[in-house]
Amino acid sequence: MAPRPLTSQEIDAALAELPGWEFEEDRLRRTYSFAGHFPAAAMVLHVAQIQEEMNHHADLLLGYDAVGVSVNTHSVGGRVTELDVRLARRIEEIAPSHGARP
Ligand SMILES: C[C@H](O)[C@H](O)[C@H]1CNC2=NC(N)=NC(=O)C2=N1
Repeated sequence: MAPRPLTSQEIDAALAELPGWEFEEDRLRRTYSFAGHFPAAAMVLHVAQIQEEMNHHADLLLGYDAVGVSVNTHSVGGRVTELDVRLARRIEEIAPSHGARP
């Protein structure tokens, strides 16, 4: 079934369970900080693996010791859908294994 854009109430409810994530410019966003570059790069690769599995892809920005994640759903014209929330939850699950700072 095609995803539909979430209402602002649905986005608020999802964000309440996603600490550190915010809704900005029709996207879900979070920046993760790491102990250095390799753990940040490993996080990017792990997220890429999840994204391929889900066939849903965020924009990832790799810095020296940080990874920025920004996602919405292109197929509904760049709005936030349940697919974005599911991807954010999957990323949250793996972040601690890379030593992401809370
Ligand atoms: C053809 C393929 O299913 C689409 O291009 C997928 C791939 N990844 C995607 N990622 C995101 N963020 N939004 C999409 O609509 C999307 N669509």
